[in-house]
Amino acid sequence: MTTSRLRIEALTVGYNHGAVVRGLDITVDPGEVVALLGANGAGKTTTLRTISGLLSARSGSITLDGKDLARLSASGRARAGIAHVPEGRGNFFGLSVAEHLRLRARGERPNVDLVYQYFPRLAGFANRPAGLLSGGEQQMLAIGRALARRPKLLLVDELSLGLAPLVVAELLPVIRQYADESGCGVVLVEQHVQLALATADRAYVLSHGEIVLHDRGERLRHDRDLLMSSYFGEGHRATADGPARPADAS
Ligand SMILES: Nc1ncnc2c1ncn2[C@@H]1O[C@H](COP(=O)(O)OP(=O)(O)OP(=O)(O)O)[C@@H](O)[C@H]1O
Repeated sequence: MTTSRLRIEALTVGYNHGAVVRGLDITVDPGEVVALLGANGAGKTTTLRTISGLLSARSGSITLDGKDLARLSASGRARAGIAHVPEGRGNFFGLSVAEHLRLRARGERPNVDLVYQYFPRLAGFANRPAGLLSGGEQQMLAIGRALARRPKLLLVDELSLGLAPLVVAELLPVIRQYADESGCGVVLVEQHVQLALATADRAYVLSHGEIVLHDRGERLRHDRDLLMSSYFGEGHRATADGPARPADAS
Protein backbone atom coordinates (compact mmCIF):
# COMPACT_ATOMS: atom_id res chain seq x y z
CA MET A 1 0.00 0.00 0.00
CA THR A 2 1.44 3.40 -0.95
CA THR A 3 1.56 6.12 1.69
CA SER A 4 -0.84 8.97 1.06
CA ARG A 5 0.74 12.38 0.60
CA LEU A 6 -1.97 13.75 2.92
CA ARG A 7 -4.16 11.69 5.21
CA ILE A 8 -6.77 13.29 7.42
CA GLU A 9 -8.61 11.05 9.84
CA ALA A 10 -11.60 11.87 12.04
CA LEU A 11 -10.68 15.56 12.09
CA THR A 12 -12.78 17.87 14.23
CA VAL A 13 -12.07 21.61 14.34
CA GLY A 14 -13.99 24.52 15.77
CA TYR A 15 -14.11 28.03 17.08
CA ASN A 16 -15.44 29.38 20.35
CA HIS A 17 -19.04 28.75 19.36
CA GLY A 18 -18.48 25.05 18.63
CA ALA A 19 -17.17 22.53 16.10
CA VAL A 20 -17.54 23.58 12.45
CA VAL A 21 -15.76 20.57 10.89
CA ARG A 22 -16.60 17.15 12.27
CA GLY A 23 -15.11 13.69 11.73
CA LEU A 24 -13.43 14.54 8.42
CA ASP A 25 -11.59 11.79 6.51
CA ILE A 26 -9.67 12.94 3.43
CA THR A 27 -6.73 11.47 1.50
CA VAL A 28 -4.57 12.95 -1.25
CA ASP A 29 -2.01 10.84 -3.10
CA PRO A 30 1.23 12.15 -4.58
CA GLY A 31 0.45 13.94 -7.84
CA GLU A 32 -3.27 13.94 -7.12
CA VAL A 33 -5.51 17.01 -7.33
CA VAL A 34 -8.44 16.80 -4.92
CA ALA A 35 -11.24 19.36 -4.87
CA LEU A 36 -12.90 20.31 -1.60
CA LEU A 37 -16.33 21.67 -2.48
CA GLY A 38 -19.35 22.90 -0.57
CA ALA A 39 -21.63 25.84 0.03
CA ASN A 40 -20.54 29.00 1.88
CA GLY A 41 -19.72 28.28 5.50
CA ALA A 42 -19.40 24.51 4.98
CA GLY A 43 -15.94 24.46 6.58
CA LYS A 44 -13.56 24.39 3.59
CA THR A 45 -11.29 27.26 4.63
CA THR A 46 -11.28 25.98 8.20
CA THR A 47 -10.06 22.61 6.91
CA LEU A 48 -7.24 24.16 4.86
CA ARG A 49 -6.17 26.35 7.77
CA THR A 50 -6.03 23.32 10.03
CA ILE A 51 -3.90 21.35 7.56
CA SER A 52 -1.40 24.20 7.32
CA GLY A 53 -1.33 24.62 11.12
CA LEU A 54 -3.02 28.02 11.39
CA LEU A 55 -5.79 26.41 13.44
CA SER A 56 -5.51 23.57 15.94
CA ALA A 57 -7.52 20.40 15.61
CA ARG A 58 -9.79 19.46 18.49
CA SER A 59 -9.35 15.80 17.64
CA GLY A 60 -8.29 13.55 14.79
CA SER A 61 -5.02 13.30 12.92
CA ILE A 62 -3.27 14.80 9.89
CA THR A 63 -0.24 13.11 8.32
CA LEU A 64 2.05 14.20 5.49
CA ASP A 65 3.80 11.25 3.83
CA GLY A 66 2.92 9.21 6.91
CA LYS A 67 4.38 11.73 9.36
CA ASP A 68 2.02 13.04 12.03
CA LEU A 69 1.82 16.85 11.89
CA ALA A 70 0.24 17.35 15.33
CA ARG A 71 3.41 18.70 16.93
CA LEU A 72 4.42 20.93 14.03
CA SER A 73 3.63 24.65 14.01
CA ALA A 74 2.54 26.42 10.83
CA SER A 75 6.21 27.23 10.10
CA GLY A 76 7.24 23.65 10.75
CA ARG A 77 4.56 22.43 8.36
CA ALA A 78 5.73 24.91 5.73
CA ARG A 79 9.27 23.57 6.15
CA ALA A 80 7.89 20.04 5.85
CA GLY A 81 6.57 20.97 2.39
CA ILE A 82 3.07 22.39 2.82
CA ALA A 83 2.32 25.57 0.84
CA HIS A 84 -0.94 27.40 1.43
CA VAL A 85 -2.27 29.98 -1.05
CA PRO A 86 -4.92 31.75 1.04
CA GLU A 87 -8.13 33.35 -0.09
CA GLY A 88 -7.17 36.92 -1.03
CA ARG A 89 -3.72 35.82 -2.29
CA GLY A 90 -1.54 37.46 0.37
CA ASN A 91 0.56 39.56 -2.04
CA PHE A 92 2.16 42.88 -1.05
CA PHE A 93 0.89 45.84 -3.07
CA GLY A 94 4.22 47.70 -3.42
CA LEU A 95 6.61 44.78 -3.94
CA SER A 96 7.46 43.79 -7.51
CA VAL A 97 6.93 40.34 -8.93
CA ALA A 98 10.66 39.61 -8.76
CA GLU A 99 10.85 40.85 -5.16
CA HIS A 100 7.95 38.59 -4.19
CA LEU A 101 9.67 35.62 -5.75
CA ARG A 102 12.95 36.41 -4.04
CA LEU A 103 11.32 36.66 -0.61
CA ARG A 104 13.00 34.04 1.48
CA ALA A 105 10.99 32.33 4.10
CA ARG A 106 12.56 30.16 6.74
CA GLY A 107 15.95 30.07 5.00
CA GLU A 108 14.49 28.49 1.87
CA ARG A 109 15.94 29.21 -1.55
CA PRO A 110 12.98 29.84 -3.84
CA ASN A 111 13.20 28.45 -7.38
CA VAL A 112 12.32 31.57 -9.40
CA ASP A 113 13.07 29.96 -12.79
CA LEU A 114 10.50 27.28 -12.05
CA VAL A 115 7.85 29.96 -11.50
CA TYR A 116 8.61 31.66 -14.81
CA GLN A 117 8.52 28.26 -16.51
CA TYR A 118 4.98 27.63 -15.27
CA PHE A 119 3.86 31.26 -15.63
CA PRO A 120 5.91 32.77 -18.50
CA ARG A 121 3.73 35.88 -18.42
CA LEU A 122 5.08 36.78 -14.98
CA ALA A 123 8.61 37.02 -16.38
CA GLY A 124 7.50 39.96 -18.52
CA PHE A 125 6.25 41.77 -15.41
CA ALA A 126 9.22 41.03 -13.17
CA ASN A 127 9.68 44.66 -12.11
CA ARG A 128 6.01 45.60 -11.89
CA PRO A 129 4.52 46.12 -8.41
CA ALA A 130 2.00 43.42 -7.54
CA GLY A 131 -0.64 46.08 -6.93
CA LEU A 132 -0.55 47.02 -10.62
CA LEU A 133 -1.09 43.48 -11.89
CA SER A 134 -4.48 42.28 -13.08
CA GLY A 135 -6.43 39.97 -10.76
CA GLY A 136 -5.39 36.93 -12.79
CA GLU A 137 -1.73 37.96 -12.76
CA GLN A 138 -1.90 38.53 -9.01
CA GLN A 139 -3.25 35.02 -8.59
CA MET A 140 -0.43 33.68 -10.82
CA LEU A 141 2.01 35.42 -8.51
CA ALA A 142 0.39 33.96 -5.39
CA ILE A 143 0.49 30.45 -6.84
CA GLY A 144 3.98 31.09 -8.24
CA ARG A 145 5.25 32.04 -4.78
CA ALA A 146 3.97 28.72 -3.50
CA LEU A 147 5.49 26.74 -6.40
CA ALA A 148 8.86 28.48 -5.91
CA ARG A 149 9.13 26.50 -2.68
CA ARG A 150 8.60 23.21 -4.55
CA PRO A 151 5.89 22.05 -2.17
CA LYS A 152 4.89 18.45 -1.54
CA LEU A 153 1.37 19.54 -0.73
CA LEU A 154 -0.30 22.64 -2.16
CA LEU A 155 -3.47 24.08 -0.59
CA VAL A 156 -5.30 26.59 -2.77
CA ASP A 157 -8.24 28.51 -1.33
CA GLU A 158 -10.72 30.11 -3.75
CA LEU A 159 -8.31 30.76 -6.57
CA SER A 160 -11.21 32.09 -8.63
CA LEU A 161 -12.24 34.86 -6.22
CA GLY A 162 -12.94 37.96 -8.33
CA LEU A 163 -11.66 36.34 -11.53
CA ALA A 164 -13.48 35.67 -14.79
CA PRO A 165 -14.08 31.97 -15.51
CA LEU A 166 -11.79 32.24 -18.55
CA VAL A 167 -8.91 33.29 -16.31
CA VAL A 168 -9.64 30.48 -13.87
CA ALA A 169 -9.70 28.05 -16.79
CA GLU A 170 -6.19 29.24 -17.64
CA LEU A 171 -4.80 28.90 -14.11
CA LEU A 172 -6.17 25.52 -13.04
CA PRO A 173 -4.35 23.53 -15.77
CA VAL A 174 -1.06 24.99 -14.53
CA ILE A 175 -1.74 23.56 -11.09
CA ARG A 176 -2.69 20.25 -12.72
CA GLN A 177 0.54 20.26 -14.72
CA TYR A 178 2.65 21.04 -11.66
CA ALA A 179 1.02 18.17 -9.74
CA ASP A 180 1.59 15.77 -12.66
CA GLU A 181 5.21 16.77 -13.16
CA SER A 182 6.30 17.12 -9.53
CA GLY A 183 4.17 14.61 -7.64
CA CYS A 184 2.84 17.42 -5.46
CA GLY A 185 -0.56 16.67 -3.91
CA VAL A 186 -3.11 19.47 -4.24
CA VAL A 187 -6.23 20.38 -2.27
CA LEU A 188 -8.32 22.83 -4.23
CA VAL A 189 -11.14 24.78 -2.58
CA GLU A 190 -13.15 26.24 -5.41
CA GLN A 191 -16.55 27.78 -6.04
CA HIS A 192 -16.27 27.27 -9.81
CA VAL A 193 -17.38 23.69 -9.36
CA GLN A 194 -17.35 22.55 -12.99
CA LEU A 195 -13.88 23.98 -13.61
CA ALA A 196 -12.60 22.40 -10.40
CA LEU A 197 -14.05 19.01 -11.33
CA ALA A 198 -12.50 19.23 -14.80
CA THR A 199 -9.11 19.57 -13.09
CA ALA A 200 -9.45 17.34 -10.04
CA ASP A 201 -8.97 13.58 -9.87
CA ARG A 202 -11.39 13.32 -6.98
CA ALA A 203 -13.65 15.61 -5.01
CA TYR A 204 -15.18 15.74 -1.56
CA VAL A 205 -18.30 17.78 -0.85
CA LEU A 206 -18.62 19.28 2.62
CA SER A 207 -21.95 20.29 4.08
CA HIS A 208 -22.21 21.80 7.55
CA GLY A 209 -18.74 20.51 8.38
CA GLU A 210 -19.23 16.91 7.27
CA ILE A 211 -18.40 15.07 4.07
CA VAL A 212 -21.64 14.21 2.32
CA LEU A 213 -20.22 13.09 -1.02
CA HIS A 214 -16.93 11.74 -2.34
CA ASP A 215 -16.19 10.51 -5.85
CA ARG A 216 -14.03 10.90 -8.92
CA GLY A 217 -14.10 14.40 -10.39
CA GLU A 218 -15.10 13.10 -13.79
CA ARG A 219 -18.11 11.26 -12.38
CA LEU A 220 -19.36 14.21 -10.35
CA ARG A 221 -18.93 16.50 -13.33
CA HIS A 222 -21.44 14.42 -15.23
CA ASP A 223 -23.88 13.85 -12.39
CA ARG A 224 -25.06 17.37 -11.82
CA ASP A 225 -28.19 16.33 -9.92
CA LEU A 226 -26.21 14.33 -7.40
CA LEU A 227 -23.79 17.18 -6.94
CA MET A 228 -26.51 19.78 -6.54
CA SER A 229 -28.43 17.74 -4.02
CA SER A 230 -25.25 17.20 -2.00
CA TYR A 231 -24.95 20.97 -1.76
CA PHE A 232 -28.56 21.65 -0.94
CA GLY A 233 -30.30 18.41 0.01
CA GLU A 234 -30.22 15.79 2.70
CA GLY A 235 -29.80 12.05 2.66
CA HIS A 236 -26.25 11.54 1.34
CA ARG A 237 -23.43 9.68 2.95
CA ALA A 238 -19.83 9.49 1.74
CA THR A 239 -18.41 6.03 1.07
CA ALA A 240 -14.94 4.82 0.24
CA ASP A 241 -16.09 3.46 -3.13
CA GLY A 242 -18.17 6.39 -4.19
CA PRO A 243 -21.21 8.31 -3.17
CA ALA A 244 -24.35 6.85 -1.78
CA ARG A 245 -27.45 7.75 -3.75
CA PRO A 246 -29.95 10.15 -2.29
CA ALA A 247 -32.10 8.35 0.22
CA ASP A 248 -35.19 8.78 -1.90
CA ALA A 249 -33.55 7.21 -4.96
CA SER A 250 -32.25 4.00 -3.41
N1 LIG B 1 -12.41 32.97 12.99
C1 LIG B 1 -13.65 32.47 13.14
N2 LIG B 1 -14.30 32.56 14.31
C2 LIG B 1 -15.52 32.04 14.46
N3 LIG B 1 -16.20 31.38 13.50
C3 LIG B 1 -15.60 31.25 12.31
C4 LIG B 1 -14.30 31.78 12.06
N4 LIG B 1 -13.96 31.49 10.77
C5 LIG B 1 -15.01 30.82 10.25
N5 LIG B 1 -15.98 30.66 11.15
C6 LIG B 1 -17.27 29.97 10.95
O1 LIG B 1 -16.99 28.61 10.67
C7 LIG B 1 -17.86 28.09 9.66
C8 LIG B 1 -17.04 27.55 8.50
O2 LIG B 1 -16.35 28.65 7.88
P1 LIG B 1 -15.34 28.43 6.68
O3 LIG B 1 -14.74 29.76 6.35
O4 LIG B 1 -14.42 27.31 6.99
O5 LIG B 1 -16.33 27.97 5.51
P2 LIG B 1 -16.08 27.86 3.95
O6 LIG B 1 -16.66 26.57 3.53
O7 LIG B 1 -14.66 28.10 3.63
O8 LIG B 1 -16.99 29.06 3.44
P3 LIG B 1 -16.75 30.11 2.21
O9 LIG B 1 -16.95 29.33 0.95
O10 LIG B 1 -17.83 31.10 2.46
O11 LIG B 1 -15.38 30.68 2.36
C9 LIG B 1 -18.77 29.26 9.27
O12 LIG B 1 -19.97 29.11 9.99
C10 LIG B 1 -18.02 30.49 9.73
O13 LIG B 1 -18.90 31.54 10.09
